[in-house]
Order: sequence, then C-alpha cells, then structure tokens
Amino acid sequence: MNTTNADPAELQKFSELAHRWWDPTSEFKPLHEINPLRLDWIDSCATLSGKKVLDVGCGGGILSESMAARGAHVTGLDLSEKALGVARLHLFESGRKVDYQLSSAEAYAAEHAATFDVVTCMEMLEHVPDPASTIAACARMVKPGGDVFFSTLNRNLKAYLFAIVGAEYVLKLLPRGTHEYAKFIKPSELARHCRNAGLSTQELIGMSYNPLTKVYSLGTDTDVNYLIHARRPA
Ligand SMILES: C[S@@+](CC[C@H](N)C(=O)[O-])C[C@H]1O[C@@H](n2cnc3c(N)ncnc32)[C@H](O)[C@@H]1O
Repeated sequence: MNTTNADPAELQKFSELAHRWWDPTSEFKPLHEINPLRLDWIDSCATLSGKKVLDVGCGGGILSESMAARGAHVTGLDLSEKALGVARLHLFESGRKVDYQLSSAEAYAAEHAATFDVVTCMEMLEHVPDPASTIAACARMVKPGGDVFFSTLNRNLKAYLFAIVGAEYVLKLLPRGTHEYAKFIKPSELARHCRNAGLSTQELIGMSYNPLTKVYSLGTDTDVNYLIHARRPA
C-alpha cells in the first residue's frame, strides 16, 4: 500500500481556500449544492442512522456533518490541517459530533482494519497520485458486508469540456486549476480498482449539472460526474 499517497500541491490548494469552506456562495458552492443529493443516495443505499462511518478526504466536513445529522457516528479523515481546523470549528456552530483525524486513508487503514460499517470517499480520488491505493485502504477499513461509496470525474472529451472548460473557465463555478484532466478516472477503471480491492460494485450513477436551471440531479448520465456504491462481501 502506498503510504505517501498525497500531492502536496493539491493539499495546499484546499488549505488556502479552507476558511471559505462553509460559505455556500464560495468556491465550495458546488459541494454544498450536490450534498443533499449524495447524502440521500448514500442513506438510501446504506441506512446511515446508528452506523459507524468513515469519510475519507472530508475537507471542511460538509458531507461528514450531514451524515452525523442523519444519526451516523462519523470519523472524518483529511491531510489538510487547515480544512480540518475549519471542520472542527464548524462543529461549535452546528452542535454536531464528528471525530476529525489528520491522516491519509492508507495510514489510518494500517490501524483500523474492518472497523467501519460505511466508508465514503467523495470528490477526492481525482486529487491523489494513486487512487487505487486509496480505494484499497477504504476496502480494508470497511467491515465485511459493509458499504463503500466513491465519487469522481469521468475521463473523456465531454468531462474535459464540462468539468474544466465549463466549470472553471466559462461558468467560473470552480477556481482555475481545481482539476487536472489526466487525474480523471473512467468508471471502468474505478470498478476495476474496487474489484482488485475485493469490493463488488453494486451501483453506478451519474450526476449532472444543468447550466440553464443551475440545478444538479442524479441519473443515468455518467459522462462527467459519477458515484459508485460498492460492497465488501460478508
Ligand atoms: C474536493 S475536496 C472534497 C471534500 C469532501 N470529500 C466533499 O466531497 O465534500 C478534496 C479533499 O481531499 C483532501 N485530500 C487530498 N488528498 C488527500 C489525501 N492524500 N489524503 C487525505 N485527504 C486528501 C483535500 O485536502 C480536500 O479536503
């Protein structure tokens, strides 16, 4: 397993913006807008209430906190100290409970094998040098029979046009340089990494943004953003 699986430039990018994490009009606006959709989907697949959940690459805690609000006992991992600082501070405001830890998935997995009912790793794989290593670490930390969720960006011309040209240059939904095309991951590659890690893919769904209505929705179009639900066999 790759224990140095982090890109310092990526971590710095998120650290520099961390103070704006909970501003719903900031660079993190898309995460705020997609959160209710992914939260409902995860909850419908894995019933979060009462579950022990690990959120890998949790950042400022948008998903972590919302899963805690659904009754999950959430641990959030990230390697950006600043993002975790913001996440911890926000707990005072929200009154929710999340255990935030400064760690990579790989380092945490070394001490927490088969510990969590649910592992989520959203919008993070496209920011690490070796996504297969992160996926293997997530698979190691979920209990047999438990659920793992990943979301990332597909790699094709449409994804390049929508996620980089459209989102970063035309609509300015994200700062320029947020995403690097070469790090995008095809669903077949993600499914293969899951298989190699001993996970079986249960569902693949797409997430689309309509620039006219400015609304995100889940559906069958996996061309740009997509989410995978996988399970570790019991
Ligand atoms: C786009 S943000 C996604 C945040 C959160 N998962 C969400 O979807 O709301 C990516 C996060 O991954 C974190 N990250 C990047 N590389 C990491 C690594 N190797 N280990 C842990 N976290 C990492 C960044 O610091 C950042 O907080």
